[in-house]
Amino acid sequence: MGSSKLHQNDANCVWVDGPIIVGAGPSGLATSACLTQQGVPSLILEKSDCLASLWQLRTYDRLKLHLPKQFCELPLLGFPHNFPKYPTQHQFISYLESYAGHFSIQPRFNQAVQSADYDHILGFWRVKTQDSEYISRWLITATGENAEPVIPDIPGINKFNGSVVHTSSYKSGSEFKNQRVLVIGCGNSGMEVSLDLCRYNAIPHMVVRNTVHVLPREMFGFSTFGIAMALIKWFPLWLVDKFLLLVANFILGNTDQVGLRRPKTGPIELKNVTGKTPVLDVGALSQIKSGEIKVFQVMEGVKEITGNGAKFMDGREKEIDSIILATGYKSNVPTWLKGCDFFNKDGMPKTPFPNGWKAEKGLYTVGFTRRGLLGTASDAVKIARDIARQWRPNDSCSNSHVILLKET
Ligand SMILES: Cc1cc2nc3c(=O)[nH]c(=O)nc-3n(C[C@H](O)[C@H](O)[C@H](O)COP(=O)(O)OP(=O)(O)OC[C@H]3O[C@@H](n4cnc5c(N)ncnc54)[C@H](O)[C@@H]3O)c2cc1C
Ligand SMILES: NC(=O)C1=CN([C@@H]2O[C@H](COP(=O)(O)OP(=O)(O)OC[C@H]3O[C@@H](n4cnc5c(N)ncnc54)[C@H](OP(=O)(O)O)[C@@H]3O)[C@@H](O)[C@H]2O)C=CC1
Ligand SMILES: O=C(O)C(=O)Cc1c[nH]c2ccccc12
Repeated sequence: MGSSKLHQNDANCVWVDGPIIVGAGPSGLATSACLTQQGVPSLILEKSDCLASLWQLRTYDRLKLHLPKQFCELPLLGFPHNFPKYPTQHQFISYLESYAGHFSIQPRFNQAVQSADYDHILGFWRVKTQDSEYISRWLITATGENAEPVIPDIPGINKFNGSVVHTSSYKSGSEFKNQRVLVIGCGNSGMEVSLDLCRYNAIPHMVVRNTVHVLPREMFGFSTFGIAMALIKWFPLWLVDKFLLLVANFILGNTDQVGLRRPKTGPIELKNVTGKTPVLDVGALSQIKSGEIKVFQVMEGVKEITGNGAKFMDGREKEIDSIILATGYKSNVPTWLKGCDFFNKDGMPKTPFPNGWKAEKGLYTVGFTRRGLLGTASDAVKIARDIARQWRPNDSCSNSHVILLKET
């Protein structure tokens, strides 16, 4: 059974046998499943009313995984064999639903964790949601690197007459037909949304304020990511990056010429060091080359938004109808995890991969490796093994704990 026994002494105070996991995304589900396999129950607290809320509520219709399926599987249960190489978001969600079903994982939905504190006197984590306080020896943060949208404070944006949406609220280009759309940001979201807009006859203008690596999703029929992972086992990172860039330039041409300058650091090294994901191109680049997607390469980006347009840092101006913020995401850990210096101010573990999964006093983190779902799988397995070593079911919960911790 995935679910933990709960001991509720009154409406507000719940003792949890086994760890409390915050977040029912892929990371929370994977960790709960691995714990179950080790015979350890757990409880997932999820703020929304469904699992994998990022995938169910905050992604656009056309989204597919951009890494091949074998790099996106959770531990213990793979994708169904009939899934394509790059599953759609709907297939990924259905996989996650059956994964949760298979391991009998039943998250407590509509439980937004507002604070988690370590009680030094009792040696337990006290986790508060709007309804209850949950108490356990172990706390696992699984709220994700993409918990909240990054909304830049651009002067004048509140006075803009058209619509302004972040990519997390964008579904499709159908609402933007024949509009001039300013897409701010050129990561995977900015590129894919711009491509989607083209398919609905909108006119995307993509703002590029920085350097960016664009790689083809595949090289000679093999996924670029898979090639990189295979080469890394044998060659130094700098050589793998050199190879990827050589082939990328051969396939895509010099992206500098269309306003997409490459960073000095190679794509995989940059991802590992800063977390900045290279764009894995699924067609946007050819739309850029043909002029369907217009690139505004401007150092420091947009200076100001007016009622019907944008002014750029280099003095240029452009009339536009709508704005899409493809400005990325951030962790929300600092807003709820209290009195803990394991995370930096951006809500990422200070200890780098592969050692960032374990903090102290029974605190763990899953899915903060900047290595996508592969990183999630690796963290989940390690956390479950570590907690299983400490788990003694017979003294998991004595009534005295419940009485001791009676809510004030
Ligand atoms: C558009 C997009 C596409 C991606 N595609 C890929 C891909 O192809 N391959 C890949 O490897 N990675 C991909 N990623 C990276 C992505 O982060 C992972 O795929 C995955 O979703 C991470 O899982 P997670 O469980 O760590 O975080 P999330 O999926 O973000 O799940 C976190 C959960 O925690 C909940 N939560 C947050 N705060 C609280 C709180 N205070 N209290 C309670 N619950 C809370 C959220 O509601 C959410 O359900 C993509 C990311 C995005 C944005
Ligand atoms: N198909 C798939 O699987 C997809 C996967 N993803 C994944 O989701 C994650 C998030 O991607 P994404 O949403 O693209 O976010 P990213 O963080 O990757 O990109 C954000 C972009 O916005 C720019 N930006 C941020 N603030 C401003 C500003 N004020 N003015 C101008 N530009 C700004 C950044 O520029 P700068 O570099 O200067 O900071 C960057 O180009 C990534 O891991 C990505 O791989 C996303 C979409 C599809
Ligand atoms: O899709 C993402 O956001 C990921 O983090 C997946 C990922 C992990 N490592 C990478 C290296 C290159 C491109 C994508 C990824």
